[in-house]
Amino acid sequence: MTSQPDPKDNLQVIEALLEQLPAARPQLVVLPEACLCFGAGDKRQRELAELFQQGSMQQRLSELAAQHNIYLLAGTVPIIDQANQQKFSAASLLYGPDGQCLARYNKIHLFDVDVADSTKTYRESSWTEAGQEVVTVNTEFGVLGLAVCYDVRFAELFRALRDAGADVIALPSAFTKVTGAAHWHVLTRARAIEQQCALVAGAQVGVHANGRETYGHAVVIDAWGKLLSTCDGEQSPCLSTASVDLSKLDTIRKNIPVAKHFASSKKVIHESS
Ligand SMILES: O=C(O)CNC(=O)[C@H](CS)NC(=O)CCC(=O)C(=O)O
Repeated sequence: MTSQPDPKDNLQVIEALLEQLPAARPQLVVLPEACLCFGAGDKRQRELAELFQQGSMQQRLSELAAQHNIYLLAGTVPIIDQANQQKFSAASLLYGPDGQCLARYNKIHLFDVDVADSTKTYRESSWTEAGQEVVTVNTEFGVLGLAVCYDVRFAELFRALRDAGADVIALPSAFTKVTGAAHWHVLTRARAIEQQCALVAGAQVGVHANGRETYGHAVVIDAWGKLLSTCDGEQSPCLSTASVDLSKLDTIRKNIPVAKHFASSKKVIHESS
């Protein structure tokens, strides 16, 4: 998606995309990071921010999941907590086929990074409260682990998701065009291979209202690291769909038992003074 500042416009795009879904169920749909509001500045996002389980954006997402009988992962919705009125969480929300909100993950690693693009300095922590909890959730198709965008650079988080039982990882993203071109495909495939989990990433693409440029290339990757489907990074909006055979997980994990080997290995860190 090339999300715009107004949630109404983005919801229209999402509604049209959902009309094109394949028939298979159960089905997981992973929207991009900041799918409902992008490029509007942090003040606008703060205005739009809703209390968890209250508000019209969350209501509409819940209705769409139920209407289409899908698991709908809404990549980061700004969620404000009663106790902290200054900053909002970049919350990934999972709705089940009955419209119930099944999980909330607050983005842990915030993008306080300098990039050689026209935006130059990104300081996500100045408006976002960092999450602290590793979140997994049971679904009909297996255990889903949640991560967001910049989190993909932290292999340790993905190790923790696998330890918590994850079979599939959802990664709503808005990678910059510059860092995406250099790192996106390698990072997403590496995380899937390392943890032997399927990975589904939604992505923002194109030029947004504030001039920011994002990389796109939404991907579906299986637990062997095979790229099953991607958008080409040109077209927007674009649906990248694949059917993932999760019965292969057991064989992959049995044949190359990395999680077991990691747990049983002796690791000593030598410090020389
Ligand atoms: O701010 C918003 O409205 C939505 N959020 C984002 O666009 C976030 C934080 S600025 N972007 C990333 O995490 C890019 C990561 C990235 O590009 C990398 O790791 O290289």
